[in-house]
Amino acid sequence: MKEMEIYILTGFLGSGKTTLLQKLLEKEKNRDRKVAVIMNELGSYSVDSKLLGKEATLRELLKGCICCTLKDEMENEILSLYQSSQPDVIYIEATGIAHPLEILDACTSPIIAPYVQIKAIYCVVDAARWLNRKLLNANIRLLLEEQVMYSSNIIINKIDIVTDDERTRVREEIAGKNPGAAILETTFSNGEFDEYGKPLCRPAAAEHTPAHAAHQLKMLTMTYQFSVELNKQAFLSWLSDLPGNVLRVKGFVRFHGEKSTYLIQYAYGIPVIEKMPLSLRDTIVIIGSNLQKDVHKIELKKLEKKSLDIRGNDRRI
Ligand SMILES: Nc1nc2c(ncn2[C@@H]2O[C@H](COP(=O)(O)OP(=O)(O)OP(=O)(O)O)[C@@H](O)[C@H]2O)c(=O)[nH]1
Repeated sequence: MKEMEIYILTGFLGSGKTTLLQKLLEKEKNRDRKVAVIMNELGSYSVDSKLLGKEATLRELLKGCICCTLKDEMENEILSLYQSSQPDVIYIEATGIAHPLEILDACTSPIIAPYVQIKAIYCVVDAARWLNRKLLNANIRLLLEEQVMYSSNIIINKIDIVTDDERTRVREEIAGKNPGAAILETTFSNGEFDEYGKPLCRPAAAEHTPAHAAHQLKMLTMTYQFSVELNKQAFLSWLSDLPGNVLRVKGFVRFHGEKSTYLIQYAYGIPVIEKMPLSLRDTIVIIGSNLQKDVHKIELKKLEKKSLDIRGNDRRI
């Protein structure tokens, strides 16, 4: 089964996302890979997409944001790319107001999760905007900071318009917000690129350690496919015992004794389950920061065994 690589480009309005995307696409030309781009714009006309040339399959999602109103369209778009051209890599340019966690969520619906591998979340930061962020409305400032906090690779762009001292300050503040990220400073996204054509970001916390192409994603996802029908109570109690670093669980589950498949949604500690008209593969996706995938896998296997045991006991009674 082919997995498509996904790179998410996030960053505030006008920070330089399209400029970075153009660089990435230029680098892809040197590699024999099938590339697709999904561009999301809030307006009805995407000026940016006209700059991209004809090398990549381009899909545009307009008049909304993939992290909220166009979330379903985004899932459909990735699935349709998988079913049609099966690109090796998809670059997703989000709108400037998109939240990285929500974009990640949109890229990992239980239907498409088995076919994608999220490689990195790049956040492009306008150095001057970052320094002046206190002038922004509190919600916008929070978004700007969360874009930085949840990304794996941070490109501090527009360093031509700040002084050396300011540049150091931006870097230190960003490293403070996300010590696990890798950072690169650029002007018009011109910086070092590795042999895979990816910006050569260096770890924020340890200046002198070797550079990494795609830094470890802080936000991780895992997919699990159930092989048995679950006991509903046991499943709900597994959900309620999840640790705080699990931010989302979603998927489709069949419960013993019930004809319908259930849609599972779990966010911010609150589970919602509802019957689905369709019968879908019993797959769940878990999204969280620093997920301990092996531990969750063991717990899910225990849940399956417990469900089988309860079913066996019910039969005996
Ligand atoms: N001075 C300076 N300008 C830059 C730099 N990088 C990009 N720009 C300019 O900043 C503007 C916005 O760049 P884009 O790449 O379109 O930014 P974006 O994040 O895609 O913008 P939105 O899609 O509107 O959110 C353009 O006019 C770029 O030419 C830089 O490093 N320095």
